[in-house]
Amino acid sequence: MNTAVPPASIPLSVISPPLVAMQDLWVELGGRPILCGVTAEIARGRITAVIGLNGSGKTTLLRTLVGEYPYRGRIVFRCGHDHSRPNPEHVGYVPQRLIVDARMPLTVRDLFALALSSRPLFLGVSRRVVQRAEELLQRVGLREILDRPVDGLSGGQLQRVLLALALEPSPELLLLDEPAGGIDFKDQQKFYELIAHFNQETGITVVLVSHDLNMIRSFADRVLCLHQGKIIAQGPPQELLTPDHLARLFGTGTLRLAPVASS
Ligand SMILES: Nc1ncnc2c1ncn2[C@@H]1O[C@H](COP(=O)(O)OP(=O)(O)OP(=O)(O)O)[C@@H](O)[C@H]1O
Repeated sequence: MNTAVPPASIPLSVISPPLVAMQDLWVELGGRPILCGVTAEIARGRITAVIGLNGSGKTTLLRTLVGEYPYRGRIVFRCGHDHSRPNPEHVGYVPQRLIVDARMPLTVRDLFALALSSRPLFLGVSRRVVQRAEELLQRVGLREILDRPVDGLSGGQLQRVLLALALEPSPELLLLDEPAGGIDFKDQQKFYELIAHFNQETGITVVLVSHDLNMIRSFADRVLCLHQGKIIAQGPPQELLTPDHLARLFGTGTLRLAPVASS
């Protein structure tokens, strides 16, 4: 969590150019427009939360940033010296969930081998991969789980393994799609604390999709509100995440976001 948030009246882009700028972004899936003219900025070094009702296009937005969907419009990605389209090398992505076929005896070691090396699994996992996997797991607070079956991990452990995988090779932008969706409150809190720690320690830019307004209020610097494929508001959580404002943005009867805790 970044505490030094500039006043809302000063655009973030004046202080430092955004890491990602989306201009009039259109994405069609199955012949239907899903993102409709999205114009938004992702502030460098900050944690940005994307909120919206089910089906509003949040996952589509993240997958477009990761380069998975074709789009019309512009995405300017100002990473390092390269001002260009998103490059998978610079973007880490943690999906909502990993579906593991219980009939396939996949271990955490295998998962890292598949992700970090082009060598077929039947040739065994190289020492280099094992060492890198251990370093990455250490960063997310997991030790000695390399030989555990992926299918037997708790939801919280699995999300941290996916986070460790997304940290290779040192992305500048980390995209998290409801990263704590299926895990209990304690693990959720720990997961968000870990993200905030990475953000502070390395300055990594984070974009996370979440329905948990309390976590967003605690950990995010900026919020993008998506509704029916359009950005309808963006700004600091303190301004946007009031019950009145949310009701105005999304319409009272249709609001399905978790309630905001009274402070
Ligand atoms: N591959 C696809 N082909 C066709 N339509 C799709 C595809 N992926 C998503 N959609 C549709 O796009 C719309 C937005 O989906 P998306 O998953 O981006 O929403 P979301 O805001 O992430 O929803 P949720 O909060 O439920 O995860 C939905 O109507 C969905 O059915």
